[in-house]
Order: sequence, then C-alpha cells, then structure tokens
Amino acid sequence: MRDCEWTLVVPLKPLRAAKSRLAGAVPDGDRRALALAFAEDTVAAALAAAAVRDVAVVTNDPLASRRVAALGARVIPDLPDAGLNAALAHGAAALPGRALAALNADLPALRPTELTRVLTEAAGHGRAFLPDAAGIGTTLLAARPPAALAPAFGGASRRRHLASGAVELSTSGVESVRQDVDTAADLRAALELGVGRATAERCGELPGLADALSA
Ligand SMILES: Nc1nc2c(ncn2[C@@H]2O[C@H](COP(=O)(O)OP(=O)(O)OP(=O)(O)O)[C@@H](O)[C@H]2O)c(=O)[nH]1
Ligand SMILES: C=C(OP(=O)(O)O)C(=O)O
Repeated sequence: MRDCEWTLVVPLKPLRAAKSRLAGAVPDGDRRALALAFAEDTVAAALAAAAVRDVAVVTNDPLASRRVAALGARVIPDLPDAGLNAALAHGAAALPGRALAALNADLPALRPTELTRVLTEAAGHGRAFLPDAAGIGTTLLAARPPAALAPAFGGASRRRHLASGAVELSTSGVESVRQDVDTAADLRAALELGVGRATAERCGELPGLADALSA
C-alpha cells in the first residue's frame, strides 16, 4: 500500500462534556475552549501528514463541527450518548473498505511527520496501536481491510488492544502522537513538546493558566 492512503477517524465528545479532568485547573468556559483548540490542532496536523488521505471527525458538537470542517475534515454526526467505542465503530461503518486509524482529538502537540512515521509502520500490520504517553491508554488504533478496527478505547486500553491481537507500534521518536491531554500535568507536557497554533493562542489568552499549571 502507498503511504498516503489512511483515513483518520477522530472522535470528539460534545465540548460541554469534554476534558472533564481539566475542570480543577481551568474554569468551564476555558475548558471547552481548550478542548476545541486541542481538536483543531489535532485535525490540522493530521490533515498535513503525508500518510493521511482524509480525516473524518465523529461528533455532535455544532461549533466543533464547523471548525473542523473549515480545516478540511469531513464530519460524521455521532450517535447520541453512545460512548467512545460506539462512536468509532459508527465512523468506521461510514467509511467501508478503507485503511482506518482512530486518533484521539486531544493531541495538541501532534506533528505531521511523527504521525506519518506511526502510520507507515502500521501499514505493515493488519491491526496496530500506539500507547499513550502514560503507557496505560491508546492514542491511535489502525486497521487495514480485511481487519476491522474493533476499538477498545477507554482507561487501560493498551492492555486491551494488546490482548485483542493488535500489534504495539514503536514508541520511540513519536512523542507528539502519544501526548494526549487529560490533566494539567499532561497539558504542561504538551506545552513543553510545542503545541499547535490554536492551543498556543488559547493558552495565551487564559491569564490564570500558568499558575494553574504550576500548582
Ligand atoms: N464522539 C465521541 N467521542 C468521544 C466520546 N467520549 C470520548 N470521546 C473522545 O475520545 C477521545 C479520548 O477521550 P478522553 O481522553 O477520555 O477525552 P474526554 O472524554 O474529553 O476527557 P475526560 O472528560 O477527562 O474523560 C477524545 O477525543 C474525546 O473527545 C463519545 O462519547 N463520543
Ligand atoms: C480514551 C482513552 O483513555 P483516556 O480517557 O485516559 O484518555 C484511552 O487511552 O483509551
């Protein structure tokens, strides 16, 4: 397979409910704005990756739908309240016959070259995944036909994806694809790696953020 044929499926919760683990560090309105900025930076970097043909965002959030569509992503309306794995399965069902990679929307430091490296390695396997920076969860799960995506995200998904037979991809040199942001400490780590424009701008507009992150 050529290295430019992946379709990414990016799940995104309604912003009002997203990134709840940041609630202690930032007020609700800012948390929603940050969740949107993370998604915009994730989608923009994914669309810029040489290995990516297109990006589909599975979401019911109206503002996020407009913003990611403006970047060039396709939007697949989510099932109501079905949860993350059901959203991914729903997205995958709308994209039959393609090499698919589920990618979390909370990767604000994502670098296109690192994503391409991960997807190029994934092209050598039927089904493969990348563990998150903490080594507990998963940030990317890839499957090429005839393999189904069979997503098992949430919590300790690294163990579940491994047990399901997916191959664990190399973790070296692809930190930006692994650095999801759930907590204030994760956001600090992402800022150290270097975040995309939307997240950098948003963080710059939040006067209390630096204090919250150093607390
Ligand atoms: N479409 C859709 N996406 C989801 C759903 N639940 C989680 N996601 C997305 O899945 C990815 C990983 O989820 P989490 O890291 O748990 O993000 P989150 O749910 O916003 O964070 P917390 O509220 O702190 O649990 C993120 O891109 C979420 O937006 C869901 O029910 N539907
Ligand atoms: C979605 C996942 O986890 P978290 O909610 O910790 O980001 C995962 O890593 O599968």
